[in-house]
Amino acid sequence: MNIAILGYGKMGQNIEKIAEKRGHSIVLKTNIKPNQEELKKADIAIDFSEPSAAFENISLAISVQVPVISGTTGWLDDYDKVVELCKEKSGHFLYASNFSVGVNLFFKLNKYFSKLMSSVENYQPELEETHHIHKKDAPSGTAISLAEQVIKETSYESWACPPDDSQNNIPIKAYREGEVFGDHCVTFSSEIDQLSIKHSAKSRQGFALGAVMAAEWLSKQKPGVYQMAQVLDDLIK
Ligand SMILES: NC(=O)C1=CN([C@@H]2O[C@H](COP(=O)(O)OP(=O)(O)OC[C@H]3O[C@@H](n4cnc5c(N)ncnc54)[C@H](OP(=O)(O)O)[C@@H]3O)[C@@H](O)[C@H]2O)C=CC1
Ligand SMILES: O=C(O)C1=N[C@H](C(=O)O)C[C@H](O)C1
Repeated sequence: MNIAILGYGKMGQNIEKIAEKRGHSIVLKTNIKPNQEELKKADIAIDFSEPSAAFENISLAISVQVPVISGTTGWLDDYDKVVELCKEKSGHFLYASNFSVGVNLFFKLNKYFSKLMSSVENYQPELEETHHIHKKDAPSGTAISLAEQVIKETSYESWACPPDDSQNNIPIKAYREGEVFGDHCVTFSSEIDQLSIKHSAKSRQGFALGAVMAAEWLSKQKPGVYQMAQVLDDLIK
């Protein structure tokens, strides 16, 4: 496939290497709003830019009929507008807060874990995430996805970062340390004990490989808005 990389930072550069190893060509890589004519030459666009740029990049790709996947976090207030645009233009779109296969298995585990823990009384959930000091958003997109899963399986209605400590919110503690690639931990605690599940990324390779696999998968689908869970279900069939 001919791929346009929208956001040629840490993730964009990892994606380029993996995409080329898998036989794809990079026809555009940019750190600014893509040029429309250059973007049109791509079979698919992969956006790993920044919170303030993602919505515009994704919308542009959909408008010029280029299927697009995005891993950029921190822009989801505009997600519903992208879904609408995608319907209107019969586009292809897939967003994932985390593209690594390991984290997507962790999401499946978290769903089961949360359901199990909500079936017994007196356990309170808490999330922790740690990332490198360059990260622009907090909490991480992955932590938000995990919290949303816990909310679906429990009586909690929302999440919040300290110092907000209201009883109905699941606390998400976000730490920024050195060059940490991404650690996420979900804990349920009672006065008696606590149970945790944790995922730690050892590099960016898993995120980048998952993104390229998702791009390959999306290019074979009919128009629509898709989730990484659907890619994973096809991969582990
Ligand atoms: N879903 C997933 O699996 C993962 C998601 N992420 C997310 O991906 C995003 C990028 O992460 P990362 O690569 O580490 O960040 P980087 O800061 O290393 O890269 C972002 C790049 O986007 C560029 N950029 C800025 N504005 C635009 C624009 N308008 N159009 C295109 N590119 C632009 C920046 O250029 P400049 O520096 O010149 O401003 C920078 O090179 C973050 O939101 C992060 O949370 C990260 C890892 C995995
Ligand atoms: O910024 C990062 O690095 C990461 N961002 C994503 C997120 O916000 O969840 C995914 C991964 O944890 C790395």
